[in-house]
Amino acid sequence: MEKRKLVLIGNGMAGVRTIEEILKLAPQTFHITIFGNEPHPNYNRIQLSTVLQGDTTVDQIVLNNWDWYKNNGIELYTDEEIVQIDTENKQVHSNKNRVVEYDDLIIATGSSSFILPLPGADKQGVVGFRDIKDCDMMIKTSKHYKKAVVIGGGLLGLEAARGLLNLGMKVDVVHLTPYLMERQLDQTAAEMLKNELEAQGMNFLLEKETVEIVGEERVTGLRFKDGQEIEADLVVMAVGIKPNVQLAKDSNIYVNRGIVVNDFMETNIPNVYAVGECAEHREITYGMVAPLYEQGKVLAEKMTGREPKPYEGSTVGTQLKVSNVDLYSAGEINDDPSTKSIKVHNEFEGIYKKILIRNNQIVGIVLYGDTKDSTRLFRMLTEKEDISGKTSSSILESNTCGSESVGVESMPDSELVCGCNGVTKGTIVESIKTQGLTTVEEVGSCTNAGRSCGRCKSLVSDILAYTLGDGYDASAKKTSICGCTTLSKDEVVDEIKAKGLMSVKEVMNVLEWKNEEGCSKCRPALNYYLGMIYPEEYREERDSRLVNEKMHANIQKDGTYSVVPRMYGGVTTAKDLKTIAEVADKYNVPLVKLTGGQRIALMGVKKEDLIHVWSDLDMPSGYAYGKTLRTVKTCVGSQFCRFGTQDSMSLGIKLEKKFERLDTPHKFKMGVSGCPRNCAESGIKDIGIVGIDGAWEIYVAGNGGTDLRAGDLLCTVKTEEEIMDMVGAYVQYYRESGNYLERTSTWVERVGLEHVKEVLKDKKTRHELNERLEKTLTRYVEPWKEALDNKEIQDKYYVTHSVQ
Ligand SMILES: Cc1cc2nc3c(=O)[nH]c(=O)nc-3n(C[C@H](O)[C@H](O)[C@H](O)COP(=O)(O)OP(=O)(O)OC[C@H]3O[C@@H](n4cnc5c(N)ncnc54)[C@H](O)[C@@H]3O)c2cc1C
Ligand SMILES: NC(=O)c1ccc[n+]([C@@H]2O[C@H](COP(=O)([O-])OP(=O)(O)OC[C@H]3O[C@@H](n4cnc5c(N)ncnc54)[C@H](O)[C@@H]3O)[C@@H](O)[C@H]2O)c1
Ligand code: SF4
Ligand code: FES
Repeated sequence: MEKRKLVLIGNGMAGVRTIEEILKLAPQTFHITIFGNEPHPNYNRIQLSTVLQGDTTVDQIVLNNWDWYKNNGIELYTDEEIVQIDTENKQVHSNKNRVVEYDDLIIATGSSSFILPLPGADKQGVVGFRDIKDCDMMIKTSKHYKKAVVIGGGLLGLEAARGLLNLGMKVDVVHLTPYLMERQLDQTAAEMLKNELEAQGMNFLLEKETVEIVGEERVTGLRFKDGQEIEADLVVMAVGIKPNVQLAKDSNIYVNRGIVVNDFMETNIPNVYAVGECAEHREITYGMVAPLYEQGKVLAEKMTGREPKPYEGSTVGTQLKVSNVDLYSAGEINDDPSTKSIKVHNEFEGIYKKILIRNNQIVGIVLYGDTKDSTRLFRMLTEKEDISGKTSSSILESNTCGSESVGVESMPDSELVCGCNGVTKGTIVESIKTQGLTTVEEVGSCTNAGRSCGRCKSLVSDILAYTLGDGYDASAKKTSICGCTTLSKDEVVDEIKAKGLMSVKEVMNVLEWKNEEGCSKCRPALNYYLGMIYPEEYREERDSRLVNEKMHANIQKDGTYSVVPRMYGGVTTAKDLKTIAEVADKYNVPLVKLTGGQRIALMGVKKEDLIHVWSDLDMPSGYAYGKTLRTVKTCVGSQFCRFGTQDSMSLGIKLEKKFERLDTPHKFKMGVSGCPRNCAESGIKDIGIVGIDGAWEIYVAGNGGTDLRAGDLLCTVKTEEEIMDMVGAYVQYYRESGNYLERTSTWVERVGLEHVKEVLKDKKTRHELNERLEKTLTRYVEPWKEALDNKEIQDKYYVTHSVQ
């Protein structure tokens, strides 16, 4: 069958996404021709802000490279503009006199920056912010001039202003209304934003109407309606956009503000469609990618003969891509007599949350300073969830207690993870499982999540970790420690040492992290490396830890926690058992479980009971949640067993007491058996010790979990002192050379058993390793004792905040 001729005008984000969708559904149906008047392949326009801010390069923001067009048999004409559409003869004409016929035509010409029609607006040094050319112009200007003025304190203006500051310019932002981003924020949030941006170096001129751009050939300043004048070497207009519709209008296609389309993106002319910012649907033109991609999906289904659900319009959530600014807004912004609101304004921590409610449904969200609940609230808003039975605090906060990594375990499958691309948690989990995906990049290629503004990448990483469990090795596929940097673990550690970097934030700033806040992969990793490098000086950054470690409790499937007190060597007493039983009774603990590590777990403890449970138990934490020593499993050994030649219990207890709480790259487990019958399963432990006649064998790198592996014999020693010396040196060497989240089994396979033996054979090296280990061990305190004595910790992690 002959292919239908499909022409796309506009090689931008919405148009090319539509083509991708068409190719997924029916790769053989169309012969595709694309015209784009920019000289580039399709790139991520959203990331121009990060290019200007210096966090990425133009090459890195290409979405579909030249090969993609070739491989899909697409005829691409870049730097070539369509100047006429002949709808009678079904042809398009380009400015290079090319004429191409079509059966189907998609118009996706996007928008242009709205340039205020002011006297002087055509002077040199006046620019919009829309494409690579504008971005290049600003970067070049910053090399010769110092004073920039941005007109417009909206999303685009503020992102541009941040970029210009990064380029070393002095920046004034001129805004028409009394507060910034008035379309997305209320006054309180806008003022918090202004304070933060002023602290970053921006200067704001509010309620100022520009009437003239002054200068000769080149701009030298601005004049306002009130007569004030300010200097400017560069003026960036960021006062909104206007859809590119002239071409359609000249071709008798019905145009209002945008090209008018129905619910299937059809214009008034048969076989002519429009998507993206140039399209007007139910009197709305959109300026964010999420709705445009939804439109593209419907159009692709329509054009390939499916029966799509009609596109009925979108609710959009916005965020600002400026470092240190965490804001989110969706739906309605301002209260009115028909709405009720929940507001929390924590001035101390710089957090503001406002939820607008009408008829028991959320209709508006404004969050500043803490946006971790934005996806959940957005789902409630879009699904029009009935919230009548809920309390204000349960609406405002999920049960993750201050975790910036959001409790992915408690997210429902229907929750949107990637707002730009409309990808839910369920879709991501399913793709990871069915397609065998193991990296954020692979999830992006498969589901599109993370391919636009990139904000959701850390959440995607959390979902990978949650879905793959211990099988998720963030460092396996890439050498860089995460997507926030191109540096490998070794490079980061070297830089920390060479430059004397002392905090997670400092590492990210000095080593120029792409995402200045880092992500859930690098934050805990950096916290670990810093603690390992500076055993005495480093001040633990608890909020950088993974959620279970931060809470010192393991969150369960249903949002409750498990409590596992330490039982050294698996040995307990009648008194301790009684205490545990009383606590289980008192707090209605639904399940008491004997664990595989020879201790007792209280399962199903409510967050608000945690502190009381630990207080009543008065026992050390078993760290059943930590990247640290979990348990030392022991057999009864020579104290009771008639086969036992060695006292495994007392050695196990000594080892557990020595290494408990120590931070390690991943969890590690030990076993001590009193004879080669090996009842403590020492052969599948990270460190397994087996008594033989008159000596002990030390096995390493065993694993009884996902990657079943029998331990290798490291050495045979005679005394307990030798065991402590060897095991201490081994653990410290693993701490220093292991990658964060690398189990000992993988580490030994990577570095080689012979290498480890070689290192540990030297007495002096062992001594030095043990010295560094001892320094580290002195810094740990019992976490629940600390929490019980510290009201600040209790309030921050274990008490739900009150609502105004
Ligand atoms: C700096 C910046 C930051 C942004 N940040 C975000 C964000 O964080 N989140 C978000 O959701 N959105 C953001 N946006 C908006 C987002 O980039 C747009 O919504 C999206 O690019 C629109 O896609 P489109 O395909 O409709 O238009 P475009 O991407 O503009 O593509 C249209 C293309 O058509 C070309 N064209 C026009 N007329 C013709 C013609 N006659 N012949 C040939 N080619 C033609 C244009 O040159 C252009 O290349 C941002 C935009 C900018 C500029
Ligand atoms: N993070 C993001 O999501 C993001 C980032 C950049 C751009 N964008 C999109 O790009 C498009 C353009 O963004 P934008 O910020 O230009 O549009 P906008 O319409 O959101 O904001 C323009 C701002 O300029 C102000 N303004 C208008 N006339 C003015 C004047 N004469 N003087 C001073 N201020 C004036 C308005 O009050 C308004 O706040 C939008 O569709 C936006 O959604 C989104
Ligand atoms: S390993 Fe040996 S000493 Fe320990 S319980 Fe088993 S038989 Fe007894
Ligand atoms: S939220 Fe923007 S790419 Fe996922």
